[in-house]
Amino acid sequence: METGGSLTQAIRKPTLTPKAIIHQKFGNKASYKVEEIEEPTQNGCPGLAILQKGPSLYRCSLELPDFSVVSGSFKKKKDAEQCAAQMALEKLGIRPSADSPTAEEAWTELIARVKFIFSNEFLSALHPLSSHLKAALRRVGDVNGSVPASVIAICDGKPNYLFKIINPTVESHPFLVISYIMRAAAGLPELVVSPEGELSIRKKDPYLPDVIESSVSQQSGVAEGITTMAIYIPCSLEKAVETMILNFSSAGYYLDVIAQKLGLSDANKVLISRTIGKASSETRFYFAAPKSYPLDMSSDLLNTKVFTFGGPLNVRASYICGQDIYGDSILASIGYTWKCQDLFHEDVTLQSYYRMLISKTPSGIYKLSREAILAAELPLRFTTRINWRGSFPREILSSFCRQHWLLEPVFSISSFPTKTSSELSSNKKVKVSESAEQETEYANENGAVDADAKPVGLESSFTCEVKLYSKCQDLILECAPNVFYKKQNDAVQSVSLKVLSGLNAYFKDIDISLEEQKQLANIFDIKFYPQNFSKEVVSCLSVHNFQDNETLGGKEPESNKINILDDVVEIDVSSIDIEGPDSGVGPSNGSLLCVCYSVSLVIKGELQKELLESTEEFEFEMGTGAVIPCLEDVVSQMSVGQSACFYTDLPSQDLVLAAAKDSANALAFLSSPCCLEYSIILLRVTEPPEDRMEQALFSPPLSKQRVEYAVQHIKESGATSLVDFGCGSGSLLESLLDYPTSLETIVGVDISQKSLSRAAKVLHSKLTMNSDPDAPCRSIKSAVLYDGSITDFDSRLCGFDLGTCLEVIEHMEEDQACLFGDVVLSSFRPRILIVSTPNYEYNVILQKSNLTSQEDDPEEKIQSQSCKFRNHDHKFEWTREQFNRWASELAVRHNYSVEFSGVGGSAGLEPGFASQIAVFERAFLPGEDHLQEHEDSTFQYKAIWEWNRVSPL
Ligand SMILES: C[S@@+](CC[C@H](N)C(=O)[O-])C[C@H]1O[C@@H](n2cnc3c(N)ncnc32)[C@H](O)[C@@H]1O
Ligand SMILES: [Mg+2]
Repeated sequence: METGGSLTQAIRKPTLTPKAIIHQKFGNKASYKVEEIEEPTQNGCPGLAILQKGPSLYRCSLELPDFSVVSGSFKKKKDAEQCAAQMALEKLGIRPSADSPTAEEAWTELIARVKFIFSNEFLSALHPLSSHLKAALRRVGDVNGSVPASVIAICDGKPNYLFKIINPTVESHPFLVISYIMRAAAGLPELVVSPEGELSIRKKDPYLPDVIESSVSQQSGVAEGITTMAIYIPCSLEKAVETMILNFSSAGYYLDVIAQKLGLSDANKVLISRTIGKASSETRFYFAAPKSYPLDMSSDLLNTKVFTFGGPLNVRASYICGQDIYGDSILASIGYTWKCQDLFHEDVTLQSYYRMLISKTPSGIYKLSREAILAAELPLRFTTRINWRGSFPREILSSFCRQHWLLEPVFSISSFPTKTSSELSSNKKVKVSESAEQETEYANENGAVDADAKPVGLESSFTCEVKLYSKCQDLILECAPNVFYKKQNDAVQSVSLKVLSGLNAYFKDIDISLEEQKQLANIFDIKFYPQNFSKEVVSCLSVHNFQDNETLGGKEPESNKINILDDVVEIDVSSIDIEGPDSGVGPSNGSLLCVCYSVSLVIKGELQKELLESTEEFEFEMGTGAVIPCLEDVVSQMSVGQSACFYTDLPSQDLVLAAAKDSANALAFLSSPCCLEYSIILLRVTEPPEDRMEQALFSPPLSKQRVEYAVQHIKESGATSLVDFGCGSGSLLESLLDYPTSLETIVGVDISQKSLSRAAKVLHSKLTMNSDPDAPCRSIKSAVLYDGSITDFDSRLCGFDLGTCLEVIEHMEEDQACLFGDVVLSSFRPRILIVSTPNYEYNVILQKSNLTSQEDDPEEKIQSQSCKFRNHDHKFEWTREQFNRWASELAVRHNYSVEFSGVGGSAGLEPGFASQIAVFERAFLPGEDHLQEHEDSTFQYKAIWEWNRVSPL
C-alpha cells in the first residue's frame, strides 16, 4: 500500500527525507504542486449503477529546473510530496544515504553555523535566537552579551540534523547538544566560552554600536513588564506541584528571572527542555544545570561520552517531558518566536499541568479530544466513521507516539479479493466484516486467503497491521490482527484502537506479571518487544515508584505510582432517580445519544458544589463504551426528555484537576471527603440507520406494519397465547395491547437484559394504567418476560398458539438461526410461527433513497453506500431464495406448512418485500397436544418480570 510504503521509507532513513534532500539541492527552484483528485469507488451495492465519489486523494507534481515528475495518488498531501521528491531523486540518480554529509562534514558545518550566529548579520535577523542575542545585550555585569548555550540548543533548529549525524545518540540524550555547541564555540577565536560551571558563549569583541543600536531598538522591551503564571514542580515528591507568578521587567533578560526562581545567580546555569505539547508551543521545563556540567571536550568527536547528571531526577517533570529533568523545575510557556521580536508568554495553570499529565495515556488523549474528561472513555470498539465522536483512533495513536517521543506509527494495509456476501453466507470459511463492529476472522491459521475463496472475488477486503518504533528505530510493538474489513479505513482505525486499548490496559497496571502481560498481548493481538517497550514507553512509570503526594484531605494515596489512570467507578443503577415522563423513546445499542450533562464536586453531607465540567450537547454511540460505565448504565434506563442525577466516588485526582477550571477551589473541596455528582438530561436518540430508514421510507413505518401483520394473524387464528422470541424492548408486545384481540397470555424472551428491563417498564405501566374495562388489552390475564436464548429449550413455552420472531434471526450467526428454527418447531411447537427478516435484495432501493435523503452529510453518504447490510449488527441478510430454502426445508423437517409474505413493497414487484415473512403452521398430528402436557419440565430461562391481572372481587 502506498501509505505504508512511504512511511516505511521514512523509517529507513530518518535523517533526511527525500523532500529535505531536494530542498538542499534546489532550494526555491523546486516547486511542488499538489492537486486533489477524485477517484470513482465501487459503491458495493449490487444493481446500483451509480459510481460515487470516494475520499479525497492527492497527487503531487514536482518541477525542477530540468525536469518534472508526478507522484501517484495518496490520502495525504505530504505523502504525495515525499513520493514526488523520491521519484525526482531516483531520476537524478541520487541515493540519499550516499549523499548525506559525513560526521566530519557535519562538524565543520556546525562550527560555521555557530560562527554565523554571532555575526552582525544574524543579530539583525528576525529569528528567535537573535531575539535572545539582543536581549542578552541588556544583561548587566559579567554576563552582558553572553548567551546561554542551552538557548542556542533549543532555538536554532538548523544544526539539529547535524547533531544527529555527528552522534545519533543525541536523540535520546538531548543535552549532549550543549557539549557540541560549547566545543564548536571554543574552537572559534572570535568567541569566548564561559569558565567551567557555566554554559554560555559570547563574542570576544563587542558588536559595533550602530549594529546594536539598530537591532536592539527592534525589540520594544519598553512596555511595563510582563506577568505570567508558571508551575513549580519540586523534585521532592513530598512537596506539592504549585503555581507561581513570574514577573519580568522590561530591562532585564527573562531567563535570568527564571534562574533566580530556581535559586541560581543567572541564566547561564539554566538548562531548558524541548517543548511540550503542540509544535507551536513554547512550553518548556527550566532547571538548574549541575554544578559542574560534564562537558566532554575530548577530541574524539564521534564517541563523545554521555555523562549522567549527578543530581536527583525530577520524576514528575521527566514523565511529562519524556526527557530527563533534574532537581526542582519550572514549567513555563514563554520565549521568543519567529513571529515577533517581543517576548511571547502564556499562563501555564494547574489545569494545563494536569491535562499534560493525562495526555500521556490513550484514554486521556481521547477524553481531551472530547473535552469530556469526567464523562468520556476511550471506546472499546470502532463501529463506523459516522458514529465515532472525538479524535479518530489513528490520530490518537499518532498523538500517543508523539507524547512518548516515538516515530509515527507505520501501517501496512493488505487487500484481498473476496467473495460477495451471498457467497460468503454459504461458505463459513471466509468472512469479512461489513463494518468494524463485526469482526470475523479467517479460519486459515497463517492468515493467507483461503484458496477456494480467492478467485471469485468481485470486491476487496482489507487487513491492516501497525508497528511502533522508537526514535532510534527500535521496534517497540506490533499489532497484526487477522481481521478483514470491507473498508480500508475501518481496518486502519480498528487496528489503531486495538493498540490503544492494549496500551491503556497496560498502563492501568504496569506492574503486571510476565504471564499477565502475555495474556494482555494475546487479547489485543499485540506483540510487545519488552526491552524496547519499557525503555521507551513506561520507563518513568515503572522505574520510578513515587507517590501522588498532592493527595489531600487525609485521603491516603492508593498506590505509590502516578495516578493518571481512570478508576472504574461502579454505582447501583437501580437506585437512580429518573425524573420526567417516559416518552418511550430510549436508547439501544448502536443508537447515537445526545445528552446535556454537568459534573460537580460535592462534599459528602454538604450542599456546596464546585462545577467541574458541563456540556450542552454531548453525543456518543451507545454500547461502545464511549462514556464512563455508570453514565452508560444510567442513560440506558432513560427515555428522551428524562433527567437523572447520580453520584460516584472520585476518580483519580489528576482527572478531577484536569477538568477543574478553578484549581484552587477544587483543591479546597478535595481537602474534605468528596464525591462527584452527575446531572444528565437525555436530549435525543438517533436510531441506528436501519430504524431510521424504516421510519423515513415507509408509511406506516415498517415496524408498525410488522405489528399489524402479526395482529391480523392473531385475530384470524383466535390465538389466546403468544410468545415473542427475541422480543427486544417489547415493541411488539406493547403495540399489541392497543388492539382488541383474543390474547390472554403474552410472553417475551430475549438475551438482552437491558432491553428486557425496558420492556418490563413499558408493559407494566401500560397494563396497570389501563384499568378501563373497555381498554383493548382487557383480555390479557398474564404477561411474563424471560431472560434466555431462544436457541435453548424451556418447557414453559411449549404449545403456545402463536410464536413471533421479528427481525431477530439476522442478529444471530447463521448456524444459530438454523438451530433456533429446529428448536422452535421441534420442541416449542407453536400452532403458528411468524418469522420476519430483511430481504437483502431490497437494500438497493433503501440505499438509493438513502443517497438522496442524506445528501447533506457526505460522510454518511459514503457510509451508506458501502454498508451492504442494513444494520452493522446484522450477521447476515438473506435473499428471497435463501430465506425460502431455509424455511421450506425447516417446515418439511418438522411437519409444518409454510407460506411466504412480507411487509413494505409487494410480492409481485421486484425486488419483493422489504421485510420478508414466513408463516409456519403446524400440521395436525392426532394426540400431539396431549403429548406435550406430559413432557418433563426444563427451565432454562429466568423469569425477570411477571404480571397477573387481579380479578375484580
Ligand atoms: C432487532 S431486535 C428485534 C426486537 C423485536 N423483535 C422487534 O421487532 O422490535 C433483535 C433482538 O434479538 C435479540 N436476540 C439476538 N439473539 C438472541 C438469542 N439467541 N436469544 C434471544 N434473543 C436474541 C436481541 O437481544 C435483540 O433484542
Ligand atoms: Mg435487524
